Amino acid sequence: MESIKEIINKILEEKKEAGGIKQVFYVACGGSLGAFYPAKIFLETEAVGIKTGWYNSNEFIHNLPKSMGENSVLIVASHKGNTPETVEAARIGKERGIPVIVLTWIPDSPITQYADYVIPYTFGDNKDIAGEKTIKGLLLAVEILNQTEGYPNYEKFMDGVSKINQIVRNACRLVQRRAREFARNYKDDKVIYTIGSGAGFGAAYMECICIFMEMQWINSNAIHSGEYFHGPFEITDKELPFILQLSEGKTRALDERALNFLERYARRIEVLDAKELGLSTIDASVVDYFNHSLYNNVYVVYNQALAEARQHPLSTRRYMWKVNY
Ligand SMILES: N[C@@H]1[C@@H](O)[C@H](O)[C@@H](COP(=O)(O)O)O[C@@H]1O
Repeated sequence: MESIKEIINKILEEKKEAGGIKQVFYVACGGSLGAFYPAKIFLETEAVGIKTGWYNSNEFIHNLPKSMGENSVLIVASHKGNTPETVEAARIGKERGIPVIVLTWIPDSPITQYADYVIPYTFGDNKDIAGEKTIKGLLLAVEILNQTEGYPNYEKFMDGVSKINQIVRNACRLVQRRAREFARNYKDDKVIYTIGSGAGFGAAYMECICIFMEMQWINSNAIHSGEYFHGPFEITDKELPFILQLSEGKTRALDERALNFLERYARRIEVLDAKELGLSTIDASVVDYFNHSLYNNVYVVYNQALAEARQHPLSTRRYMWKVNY
């Protein structure tokens, strides 16, 4: 199987005459879409001449971006490979002759019929964090940038990839007791908010929609740390619970501002501090892009404890995959 580096090299060779890669579209639903958030932020931040799109699959198919054409690459993800709108997005890409890269857990699932390249990833207990969907999505972005405009921090990024698995393992051990305490204190709450910023915001989004709402039926909203002061902070009081991601990197200042306010007016705040959780061993020039992997996996420890305390297994659904929608 070709490496991500080889896949991008091949696509660029094919597009040489046409002018290379100028647009990258990340398309998926729910958790799979959230996993692409760091890649979107990476390209938006680091690339000068590459346009990035980050779309829910159904929005993509109903409102196709006009820039999608001979200089585009379509990257889709579907864990089970059968979410109809994501399969349709891949089909449209294929029909238009755009290179379609598919990330899926099931190699012979329906979506792969429209794939030019299929990229597997690690998943489940004891997975290698560096092989997860999030990092694969990021590596696609890193390779595209490096092989087009060049990426001066390429080696530092790869060093981060080599460190992330151990960092996450240590962090998960560190939060085990806190997670049990969190579960005890918050098990009867009807609403829990998540707050975050930067490339790690995708993890706050996933925790909100996939865990609290989908798997625990707890009301939630993922609040951007910068946006918190432009509406959401009005609901702050001593009773409402917040999980705040104090990220490492350029947007930490936004998270600190939210935390300062919360410490004045709220009482029930669970802080996930990426610095304390060990992310700072990754070089400052690339550390932003690893917040998501850290948070997304540390949340797993919290989620298991919460599901147990609430006696509401994470597999419980009333509509998803059960009724027509
Ligand atoms: N929690 C998510 C859901 O939000 C989402 O609907 C689904 C998409 O599925 P897939 O990635 O298989 O396309 O994945 C997970 O279960």
